[in-house]
Amino acid sequence: MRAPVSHLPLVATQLRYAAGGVAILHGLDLAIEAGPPLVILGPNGAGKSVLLRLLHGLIVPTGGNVTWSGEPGRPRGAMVFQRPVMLRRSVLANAAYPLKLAGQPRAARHAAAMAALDRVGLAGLATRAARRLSGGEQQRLALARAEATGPEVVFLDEPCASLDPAAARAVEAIIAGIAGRGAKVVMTTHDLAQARRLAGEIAFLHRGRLLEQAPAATFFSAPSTPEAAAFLRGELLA
Ligand SMILES: Nc1ncnc2c1ncn2[C@@H]1O[C@H](COP(=O)(O)OP(=O)(O)OP(=O)(O)O)[C@@H](O)[C@H]1O
Repeated sequence: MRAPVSHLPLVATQLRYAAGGVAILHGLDLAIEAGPPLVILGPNGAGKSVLLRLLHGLIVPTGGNVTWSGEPGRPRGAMVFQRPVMLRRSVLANAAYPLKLAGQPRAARHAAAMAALDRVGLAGLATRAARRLSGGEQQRLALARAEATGPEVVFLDEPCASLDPAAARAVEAIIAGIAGRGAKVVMTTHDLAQARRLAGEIAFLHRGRLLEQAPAATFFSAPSTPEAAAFLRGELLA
């Protein structure tokens, strides 16, 4: 069997973003390779969500560029937001939606969507209206929907921000499973404990600048900037 074509590395070069006359990212360089999850860490307002959206291609930089495997390109990968947006349809229809957009026949897309629901523990709720699910269930459904097409990169923006600890653990287990199938997870969080549990690599952002990109073990044991050290001590809040 031929290996699937890889679009990694994903490289940001001198990435800038400004909105409403305010500079949010100030010329950021970042390279993302295949491997364990990259967690974009930093205090509130550091620019984590904006960076994630730029990397995915959901928004366009005001300066610099993003390339996939050396090619400037169309948006790639799947994105899961902090508060998932559900179609006013069944759980199954939501999970199958990306496959419908991809033109898969109905029987095949329903089988694939059911398999994706099963992996997140929602197969039993397939006929339920998606908008009636709890917050934790909706986030698991959003992950199943993102996974339905087997994307090479899955972007997650604060995926556990509004969840209780049990729901957050369930979502973390799914994220570990996504990484386990070989997809690249790129996620934002300001939750240090979650970053320790999930990250293979950390990109530390502060006030729109990338201060460190390091293996997680290195970052947590020997941060190389005073800002990261202060953040790890719980002292850097913005
Ligand atoms: N479209 C926009 N217009 C104006 N300002 C914006 C816009 N998008 C983001 N910002 C500002 O840019 C800064 C970075 O926002 P961003 O959401 O990326 O931060 P973050 O690191 O994800 O923070 P948090 O952890 O609080 O979610 C914030 O000060 C935010 O208010």
